[in-house]
Amino acid sequence: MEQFNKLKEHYEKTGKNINMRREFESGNGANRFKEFSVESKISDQVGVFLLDYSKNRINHETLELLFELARASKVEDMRNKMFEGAKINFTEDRAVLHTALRNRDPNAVIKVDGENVIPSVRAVLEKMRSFTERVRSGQWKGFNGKKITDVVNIGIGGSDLGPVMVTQALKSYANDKEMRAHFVSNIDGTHLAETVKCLNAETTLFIVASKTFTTQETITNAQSARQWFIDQLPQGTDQKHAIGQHFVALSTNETEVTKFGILKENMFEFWDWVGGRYSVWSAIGLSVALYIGMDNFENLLEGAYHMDKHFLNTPLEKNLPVILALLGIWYNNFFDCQTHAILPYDQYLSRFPAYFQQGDMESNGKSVQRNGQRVSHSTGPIIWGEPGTNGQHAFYQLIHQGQKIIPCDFIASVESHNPLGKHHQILLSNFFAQTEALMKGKNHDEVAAELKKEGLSEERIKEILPHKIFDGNRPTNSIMMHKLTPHSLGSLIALYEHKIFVQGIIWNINSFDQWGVELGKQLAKSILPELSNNSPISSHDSSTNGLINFYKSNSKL
Ligand SMILES: O=P(O)(O)OC[C@H]1O[C@@H](O)[C@H](O)[C@@H](O)[C@@H]1O
Repeated sequence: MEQFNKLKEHYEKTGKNINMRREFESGNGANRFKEFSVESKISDQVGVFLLDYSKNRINHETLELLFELARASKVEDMRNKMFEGAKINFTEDRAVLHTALRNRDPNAVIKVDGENVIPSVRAVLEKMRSFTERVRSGQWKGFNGKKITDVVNIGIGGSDLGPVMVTQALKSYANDKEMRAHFVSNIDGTHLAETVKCLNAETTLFIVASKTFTTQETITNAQSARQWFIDQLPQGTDQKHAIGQHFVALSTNETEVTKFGILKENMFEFWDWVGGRYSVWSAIGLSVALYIGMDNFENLLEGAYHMDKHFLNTPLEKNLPVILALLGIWYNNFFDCQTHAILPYDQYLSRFPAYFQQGDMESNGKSVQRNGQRVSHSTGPIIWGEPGTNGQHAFYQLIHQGQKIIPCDFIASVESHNPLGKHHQILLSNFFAQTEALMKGKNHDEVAAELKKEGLSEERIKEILPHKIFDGNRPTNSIMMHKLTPHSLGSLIALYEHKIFVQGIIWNINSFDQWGVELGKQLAKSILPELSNNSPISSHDSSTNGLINFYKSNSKL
């Protein structure tokens, strides 16, 4: 594409030589923050989001070319198509409508195959509300009349990561003395065994969360949970009735749900146009609603809705997801950066990077263009991260002085739910200091002056000086919001979802399928029966045979 070539030329001529520190110290440096940041009021409830992207290796020309690229890639057109319900996930012949799940417009009409999906969306939300209120108030009772105090969500991938991340992020809106949320995802029996260890079957509700209701891990975990539950029942208990009170399902597959033994009325429905990694807004959010209450869950939806409106209605130049996406492309496709770190300075957001590992890598980890041809450019980055300040004491060394450029997003709130004396100011001082340090670095003369001041000998200075130099010029975005609330979290999640969308459009890939997870599943299915006895096998390559045969000869099969 012509715009890619223009950017390449700009990169070679100017871009790769941009030095941020020089830019900040130049005549126009004082304006740099103003010119390269957006302060956007998302809504009254969400408040303002500040995106400071001035600490990037960009100038005005870079941005102009990047916005040109977005326009030429028809980002706006594709965005509108997604919101309208067009089947943009063409490999699965599906619409992509997680935005319909959180649409709060009372008059909204969004059609899939000629049918307005909004009434069904709202009916499920109503059902979730009524169920949540009954469970939380104690009106819904366990098999022997006790109130539910623990919910266990059994799911994996998109049916797990969203609820895990959001319940963690909004913990301050929950009351753990009344209701606790647990999550079982791994097929490793340890996950279930360790979770149920301290649970009481009388007061535990299991939520089996699976879009397809055929996922091996989830169904196996759910069957074992049911067995554990049955084993706890006092003799003579009506099992069917007890299971009805303690097992509900979140799924698109009614046939499989009822086959499992969960009553139809205890199934919360969603639809094939909700991608797994975008499903926290659907019935998949039931564990969240049970934990923090339906009002808070709906506030989360509302926050996302306001970010949707921002994405839809804001010119590209001020559009937060678009800016984040374009900066990502700048590093991914021109600086050849392989990874992108998400670094929330907020303990509540500790699972946010893991959540967007699936969100981003399952969406944009693709090698084929929409037209079926192989892509010739790099696509989705490797996403990783941990909350600050923990990361600082672990892997920031490499970000500061390693040989790789790692673009980072720093995320923080002005106000903390737990200010505890000076904790929040210390946290924020680190948040501010890190992006400054990464941008500025510390040059030879600065290090030399420091060491001299410490009174070190010339010889010692010469020896250690090179190790203490920081090149700087390491790119970061800083995202600040007022406080982490259901509203602002909803907006923050939607911000990243739309960033991923924009990048996928520019890379011309389908961000909404996930065929890449299938091959391993297929092979595991064919290997499983081979593990049932200890006779050696030779049906695979020599490495796989060797591994399987090692297991067989050493296990008690
Ligand atoms: O909700 P389900 O159908 O059990 O699927 C769980 C996960 O299964 C994985 O195989 C998919 O890659 C994910 O996208 C999905 O979220």
